[in-house]
Amino acid sequence: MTDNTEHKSNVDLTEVAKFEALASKWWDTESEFKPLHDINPLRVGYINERASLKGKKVIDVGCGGGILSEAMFKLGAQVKGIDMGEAPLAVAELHKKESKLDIDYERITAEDIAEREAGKYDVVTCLEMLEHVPDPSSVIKACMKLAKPGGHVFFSTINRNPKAYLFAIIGAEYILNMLPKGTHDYAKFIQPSELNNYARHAGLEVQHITGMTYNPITKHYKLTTRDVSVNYMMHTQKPNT
Ligand SMILES: C[S@@+](CC[C@H](N)C(=O)[O-])C[C@H]1O[C@@H](n2cnc3c(N)ncnc32)[C@H](O)[C@@H]1O
Repeated sequence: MTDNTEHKSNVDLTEVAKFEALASKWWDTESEFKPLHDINPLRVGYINERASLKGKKVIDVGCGGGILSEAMFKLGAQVKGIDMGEAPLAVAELHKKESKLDIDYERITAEDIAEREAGKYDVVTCLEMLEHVPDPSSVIKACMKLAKPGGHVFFSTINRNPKAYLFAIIGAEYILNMLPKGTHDYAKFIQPSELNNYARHAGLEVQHITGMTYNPITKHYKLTTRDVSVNYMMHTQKPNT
């Protein structure tokens, strides 16, 4: 069996390649990236409500083509985006230039930049990325390291249970064709209790968790604390001391 993991840097090259192949469509709101565009106002609203982005120094870990990075910049944050995909970053660079936005993108892992820029960020975001890396706990530790004392750290991922398998893989990839087949690997989904443990183990305090639900009839997403059974977001904070 081929091992596509860059062990030292916690990168699964097969996962990164999936996003490289689709990168040119990143800003096409009717493409495979439609779900990310559709959920973006909800997630940036959640982050802004809880961490008040204006004037904050933010790092977006696994930023891809920059959908979240740009939205946070537009709310007044000073944003750096990092990713290991070359093509998604090239798209992010192009799009930021077209939109005349001052965002700094870099191809580097969370772990490596945490060595260089520890304690520099008011807000760290790591959305829809943990389920694509070999060791999510290592990324979570790096996110904690990047945050200033009292800094906010946000994660989002997909729960692991039969309903999540049905909605996120069978529904989204095979029935509704919202995502390419093979986008997600069920085994890499993360239960909220596991994310909670990883965060606490890294030294982060869990502040809040919310589900993000999709109604296939109305085709609308909404945030709800009552249902974290498929997609969910977690707000954590680095202690002040
Ligand atoms: C589903 S996309 C999410 C993009 C963005 N966070 C968003 O939610 O709009 C996942 C991204 O994670 C990136 N990625 C995967 N493994 C990575 C790693 N080890 N380090 C940095 N980025 C990684 C991929 O290249 C891809 O751009």
